[in-house]
Amino acid sequence: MILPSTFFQDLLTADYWHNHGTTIVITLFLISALTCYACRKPKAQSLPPGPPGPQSSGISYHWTQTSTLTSPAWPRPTAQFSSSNSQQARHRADFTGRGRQVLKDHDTVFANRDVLAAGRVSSYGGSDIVWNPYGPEWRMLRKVCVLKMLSNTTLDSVYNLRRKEMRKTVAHLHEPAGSPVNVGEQGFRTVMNVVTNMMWGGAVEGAERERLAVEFRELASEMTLLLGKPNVSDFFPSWHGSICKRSDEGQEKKDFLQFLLNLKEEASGDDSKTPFTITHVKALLIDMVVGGTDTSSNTIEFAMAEILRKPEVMKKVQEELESVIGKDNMVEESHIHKLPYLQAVMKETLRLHPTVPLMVPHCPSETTTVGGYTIPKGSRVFVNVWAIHRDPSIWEQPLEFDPSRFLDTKWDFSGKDFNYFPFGSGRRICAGILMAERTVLYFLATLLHTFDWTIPQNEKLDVSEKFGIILKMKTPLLAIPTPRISIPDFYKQS
Ligand code: HEM
Repeated sequence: MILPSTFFQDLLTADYWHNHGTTIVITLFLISALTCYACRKPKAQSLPPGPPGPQSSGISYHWTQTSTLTSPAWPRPTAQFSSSNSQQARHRADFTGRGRQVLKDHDTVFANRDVLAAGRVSSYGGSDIVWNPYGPEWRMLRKVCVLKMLSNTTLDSVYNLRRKEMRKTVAHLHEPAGSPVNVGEQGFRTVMNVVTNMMWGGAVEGAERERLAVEFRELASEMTLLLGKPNVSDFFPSWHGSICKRSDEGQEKKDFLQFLLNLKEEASGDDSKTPFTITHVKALLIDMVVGGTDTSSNTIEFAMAEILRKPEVMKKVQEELESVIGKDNMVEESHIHKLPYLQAVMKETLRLHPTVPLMVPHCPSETTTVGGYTIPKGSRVFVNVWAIHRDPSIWEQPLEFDPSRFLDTKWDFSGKDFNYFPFGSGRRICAGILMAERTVLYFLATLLHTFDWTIPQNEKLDVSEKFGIILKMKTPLLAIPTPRISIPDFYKQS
C-alpha cells in the first residue's frame, strides 16, 4: 500500500523523491476507508475526483527508513468495516476519533514539526512559528504572534491600512467595467498588499506593486508546492537593509515591523533563555506573508466561484448586504459580524475547499498509538481534513455547496469539533484565524456589495481543485464585475 499518488508526487517534488529515495509514504487507513466509502456512498453522489480523496480519509504518515518495504510491516487496523449501520457509525467515530487523538488527546506529542526542506530555507532554518519544533522558542513566537500581532486589538489598530487597500481594489475593478477580471489575482494582490501594508506600512506602490504581486504569487505557489527556493527574503532584496535601517532610525510607524523591532529592543535587555532576535523578526514576517496570502485569496476565489455557480446564494448574500449596509454605502469591517449568511458562505467554502487540506505535517516527538496503529517517533503525519469535510456519514449531500447548513449550527473555526476544522485544532491551530476571517469576509462583502458578477460568454465555470500543501483552483476564475452602487465617488481611489 505504498502511495504513489499524484497528490504526493505533486506535493513532494521530483527533487524531494530524489533526495529521499528511501522515504515511503503509507496511507494508514486506506483499507478501511475504501471499504466504507464503497458501501456507504449515496447513489446521487459521485466520489470526488483526485487525491487526497475520501479513500485516504483520516490520517496518513510517512517516515524515512533504510530498507524498502517489500514485506510491509506497517500497522494493521484493529477494526474491519462492513456496511452495517452500527459499523458505519463506528467508522465515523473512528475517522473523527483519529483526528481527535492526534490533535487533542496526544496534542503535545503531535504538536512537534519536522522541518521540510522548503520550510527550512524559507524560514531561516525553522526560526518561525510554522516550522519551529514544539518547545520554548515556538511558545515565545506563538505568544508574540497570537496575543500581540494578530490580536483583535492590533488588527483594529491597522484597519485603515486594510480599508485603503480595499478601496484601491474597488477603483481598480471599476476601471475596466464590462471586461473580465481574474478574481484570484485581484484577491491575491489585495490580500498581499493588506498583509505587507500591515507589516511595513505600504512601502510598495504603483508599477512596482503590480510587478511584486505577480512575482510573489508565483514564488508563493512554488514554495507551497515545496520546491526549494533559496530564500524568500531574496524576493525582497533590500529587506534586511530596510529592517536594520528602520531599527536604527527608530521610526514611529504603527505596523508589525515596528512592533517587532520594539519588542526585540525590549528583549535585548533581559536575559531570557529564548531571546527574541532579528532572525525571529524576519521569520515571523515571512510567516505572515506565506501563511496569510495564498490561503486567504484562494478561499476568496473558491467562494466567488461557488457563489457564481449558485445565483440563489448570490441573491441571498446581496440581500443581506443591502439590508445591513444599504444600497449607497460602502462596506466597513464593522459590518461583518452582522452578516450571518456571508459568514456561513465562508464556512461552507472552507468545508468544501479547505485551503490547507492536509494541515502542516505534524511530527510525533515519541512513538504513539493512534486508533490501534503505531505511529513511529519522527513520522510525518498528515491529517486529511479535506476528506473529513466530504465524508457522507457526517455531511448530507457533501459535494453540494450549501451555506445554509452553517446557519444556526454549532460549527465554528475553533477546532473543537473534529468533523469541521479548516484551521486545524489544538496547540498548532492556525495563528491567523482572526485575520483570515476579517480579510476574507471584508473582501467578499465588498466585492458582492459593490458589483454584480457574471461569467464571460464562452467561459465555463470550473471549480475543480489543484492539490498541493495549499489548495487552489485548477482553472483561474474569470468574471465580469458590473457596478451596483450609483455614487461614482465610491469607485475613486482615496
Ligand atoms: C483562510 C485562510 C487560512 C487557512 C484555511 C489557514 C489554515 C491553517 C492550517 C490548517 C494550519 C495548520 C494547522 C496544523 O498544522 O495543525 C495553519 C497554520 C498556521 N497559519 Fe494559517 N490559515 C489561514 C490564514 C492564515 C493567516 C491570515 C495567517 C497569518 C497572517 C496564518 C498564519 C498561520 C501560522 C503562523 C501557522 C502555524 C501555526 C503553528 O505551527 O503554530 N494563517 N493555518
